[in-house]
Amino acid sequence: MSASHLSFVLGGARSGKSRHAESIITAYPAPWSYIATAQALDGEMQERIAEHRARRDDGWETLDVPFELAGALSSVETGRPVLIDCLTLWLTNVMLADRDVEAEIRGLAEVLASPRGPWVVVANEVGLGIVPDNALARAFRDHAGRLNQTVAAAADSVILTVAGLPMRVK
Ligand SMILES: Nc1nc2c(ncn2[C@@H]2O[C@H](COP(=O)(O)OP(=O)(O)OP(=O)(O)O)[C@@H](O)[C@H]2O)c(=O)[nH]1
Repeated sequence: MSASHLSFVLGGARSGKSRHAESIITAYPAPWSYIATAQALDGEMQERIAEHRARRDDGWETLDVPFELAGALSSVETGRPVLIDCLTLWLTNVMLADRDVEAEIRGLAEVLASPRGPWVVVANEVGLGIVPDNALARAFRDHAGRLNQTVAAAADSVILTVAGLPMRVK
C-alpha cells in the first residue's frame, strides 16, 4: 500500500465503512490511535460502541473526542496512524451544542491540510434521500455535504463503501 497522508472513507449506515477504515490503518505497524466522536448517551449507542471496542485489539489506543477534533489531531505524535470515526457524529455534536459550524469546519480543515498522517477519516454519506421536512435536518444535511467536500478535497484517497464493498472515488 502506498503511504497516504489522508484517506477519507464515506458510506451509508452499516455499509462497512468503519471496518474498511480500520483495515487501512492496521496495514501500518501498531500502535494506532482511534479517535471516537460518538457519545454513549443511551443503551443502543453503548451496545454499538461495545461491539467496536470488542473488535479492536491491544494495538489500539482509544481517545474519546466529541468536540475538539482539530486539537486532538494536532497533539497526536508525528507518524502515528490515526482513525477518526466518525466526522458526521462530530458534526451532530457541534450543531447540537450550538457551536459555530463554519468556524469548526475551517479549524478542522486547517489541521487536515497539514502534511502529516497517515490519517483515515470516516463519515456518512447522508444526502441521497428526499429533502427532509424539518429545518434542522436540512441544515444538517447541507453542513454534512459541505464538510465531506472539504475533507475530500484535502484527502489523497477517497473511498465510498457500498454494501460492505469499498469503491475508490479519488
Ligand atoms: N465513544 C466511543 N465511541 C466509539 C468507540 N468505538 C466506536 N465508537 C463509535 O461507534 C460509531 C460507529 O457505530 P456503528 O453504528 O457501528 O456505525 P455504522 O455507521 O452504522 O456502521 P459501519 O458503516 O458498518 O461502520 C462511531 O461513530 C464511533 O465513534 C469507543 O471506543 N468509544
